[in-house]
Amino acid sequence: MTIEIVHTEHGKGRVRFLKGINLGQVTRLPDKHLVTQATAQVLLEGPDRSSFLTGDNCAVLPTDTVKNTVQALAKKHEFQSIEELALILAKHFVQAHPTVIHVAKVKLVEVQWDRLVTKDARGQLRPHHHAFVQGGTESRYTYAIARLVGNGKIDVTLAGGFTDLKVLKTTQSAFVGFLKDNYTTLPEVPDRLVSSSVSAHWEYSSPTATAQDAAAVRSALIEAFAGPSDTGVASPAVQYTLYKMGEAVLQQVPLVNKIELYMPNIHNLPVNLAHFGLPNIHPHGELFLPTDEPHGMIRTTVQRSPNARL
Ligand SMILES: O=c1[nH]c(=O)c2[nH]c(=O)[nH]c2[nH]1
Repeated sequence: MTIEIVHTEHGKGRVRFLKGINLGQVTRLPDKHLVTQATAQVLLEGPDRSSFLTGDNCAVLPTDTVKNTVQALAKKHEFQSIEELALILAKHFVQAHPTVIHVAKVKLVEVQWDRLVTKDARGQLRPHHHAFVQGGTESRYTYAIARLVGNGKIDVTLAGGFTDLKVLKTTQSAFVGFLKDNYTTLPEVPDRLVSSSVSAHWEYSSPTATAQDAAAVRSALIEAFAGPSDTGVASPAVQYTLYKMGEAVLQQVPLVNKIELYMPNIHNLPVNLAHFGLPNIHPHGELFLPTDEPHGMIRTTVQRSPNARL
């Protein structure tokens, strides 16, 4: 029997850091304090697999060094976004050890600290100088890959995404006309609540993409989900809405080539209160049991056709 290695990688996960800029007492430094908190995962790949095959570690950059490098470069470099730092880190590992590291994959997951808006000493509402509150359940990330492609040239790609963006619509959602068989009990529902915890992962056509592009993707997704603020937009199924959300991103954010979307259908089941003389029947019912176990799973990946113009 012959055995071959198909893939190897090693690195460090859950490397947490918080970088503060302009820190110092209010009296000494009037500039607002800035914070970026993120968790890094770095995975390295190279041609020399002797540590896996023979135990010779001469081509292994210790995972402890990987952790130290993340911390040192986050301290040394001025970066405006996790995108910028991920690119700096990915390029660094390949540039520093081109003979043993051919691919560096860096994922940075941001912990969102929103600046508090409070009254100042004169009673005016203002963004706070140095106090923050943590954002919701959503976590946004960026993923940079640096790859040695020969002659010392490095190819860099950038992707973005988020997980667990919780959304809810209380009407303009239906699910009718579906395929039925002997096991179907679901009634046709012309008007229902729809709720999800959306995850998205997208690829940029250029590593010049910024945090503003990521924000534009998020806005396009949310606007397509919700529709105009007064009328909303009809959803005949999560499937259709998910496609429309992906389409909106490709139409509105030129640097995005391809996007994968996942929307679990978190059911809100009308509670049966007939026993108490309280009719609570869809669509006029008002009390629901939100439940994610089990939940529907709906995914789609959409991309610009190869011959489409940007
Ligand atoms: O939007 C929906 N899509 C489905 O595929 C589905 N299946 C289901 O039971 N409810 C729903 N809702």
